[in-house]
Amino acid sequence: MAGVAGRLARRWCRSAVRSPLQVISFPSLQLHLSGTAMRASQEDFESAMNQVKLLKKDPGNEVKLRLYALYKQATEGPCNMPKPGVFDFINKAKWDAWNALGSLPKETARQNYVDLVSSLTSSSESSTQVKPGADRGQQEYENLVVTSEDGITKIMFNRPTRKNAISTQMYQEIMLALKAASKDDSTITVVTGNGDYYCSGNDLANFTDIPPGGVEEKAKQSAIMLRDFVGTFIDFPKPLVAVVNGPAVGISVTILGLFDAVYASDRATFHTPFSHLGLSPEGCASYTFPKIMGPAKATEMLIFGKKLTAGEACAQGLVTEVFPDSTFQKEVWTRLKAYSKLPPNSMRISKQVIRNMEKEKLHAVNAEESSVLQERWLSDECINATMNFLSKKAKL
Ligand SMILES: CCCC/C=C/CC(=O)SCCNC(=O)CCNC(=O)[C@H](O)C(C)(C)COP(=O)(O)OP(=O)(O)OC[C@H]1O[C@@H](n2cnc3c(N)ncnc32)[C@H](O)[C@@H]1OP(=O)(O)O
Repeated sequence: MAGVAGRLARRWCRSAVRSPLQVISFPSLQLHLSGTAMRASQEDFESAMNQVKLLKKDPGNEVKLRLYALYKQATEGPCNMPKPGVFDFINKAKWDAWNALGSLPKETARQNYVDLVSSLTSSSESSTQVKPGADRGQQEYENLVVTSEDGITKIMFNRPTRKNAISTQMYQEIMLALKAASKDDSTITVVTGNGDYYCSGNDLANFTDIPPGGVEEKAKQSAIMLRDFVGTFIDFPKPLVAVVNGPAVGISVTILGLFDAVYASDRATFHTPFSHLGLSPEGCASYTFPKIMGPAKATEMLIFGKKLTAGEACAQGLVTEVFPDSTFQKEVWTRLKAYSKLPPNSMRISKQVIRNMEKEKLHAVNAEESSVLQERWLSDECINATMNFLSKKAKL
């Protein structure tokens, strides 16, 4: 950047580094809300404003802008100020943040402000284990550990004794966790696994829980769940990163084509043994894999069930980068923490631009793959392979 704009930008950056808390000052704590129905919420709001002043750690300008915007929306409603000039960087940033809230109701803004402050106060002590049951009226996760820290929400598969196989309940929990992450204040969402495996794919015992409508009904319900599950990845609005800590199988591999980056330990392998199981591809892999690696390589994986090493998966474009297992966690998290400090709106918008052209196609592919699988699950090939695994006669 050159000339006046460059000088102004450099000055703004210098002052932001020198005294970040002064760059975006907080509005007055005086509130003029009225009515007894609002009282409890107003008290929470006032208490949250006091907690902001007591924060030990500077939350950074992005968060302060969000707090500013939510405060203004909660107290004054939609943005009512004239747009500042292009070189009035600070007021323009504040105006942009407030204006971006559109017609968000005052009550919602107040609640979001309270939630944001509460996440800041708990994360200033340590990383926060997000318990949806506590603040969103949903059940707690039984098969996931979800934490939020340093602008990153981490969703960790947590069934290590089953190699993180995805049970029916776990599909639902992953969808809930992704929906919550899409709305929280993190900038990046990470999916990873606990234990030696990343994930061993669909829990083959899922098909033993047959409803009163019989196996046809089970296949129908499973196809609907699969379509919703994959749809959540297609629509996920923020950068989504897989940290593949060990072997990955089946659906945990196919959905990698819908992630924005995939970092893998050199211990990881990538295996989609669909033909061995009498199945066919899902997770949009029938479309994304040939695009990523070319049709011939996709055939080897999706039809012949060739297992790839991390290095091979990287050479074929499915994996972004491979790290030695001994330094994997340290190197990946250092990098992700640096990325999480990039401007979140810009990252979201870039993702939208990249994804939007494809969205319609991806949803169509997802619907088709789910409907083909609905038939496959009823086939002898699939039923025999599943029975063999469950009766301990066969593994991959
Ligand atoms: C509704 C939507 C459906 C979407 C469809 C998706 C398709 C797919 O995902 S296809 C891929 C399905 N996955 C598999 O076929 C993997 C099956 N598992 C194995 O072959 C092996 O367990 C392994 C190679 C992953 C690991 O072998 P290893 O010897 O190291 O460990 P194990 O002793 O076998 O495993 C420990 C324990 O975990 C159970 N388990 C592992 N994976 C699964 C699974 N996918 N489903 C159910 N259970 C699994 C395994 O049976 C062991 O249990 P026990 O300790 O009780 O013996």
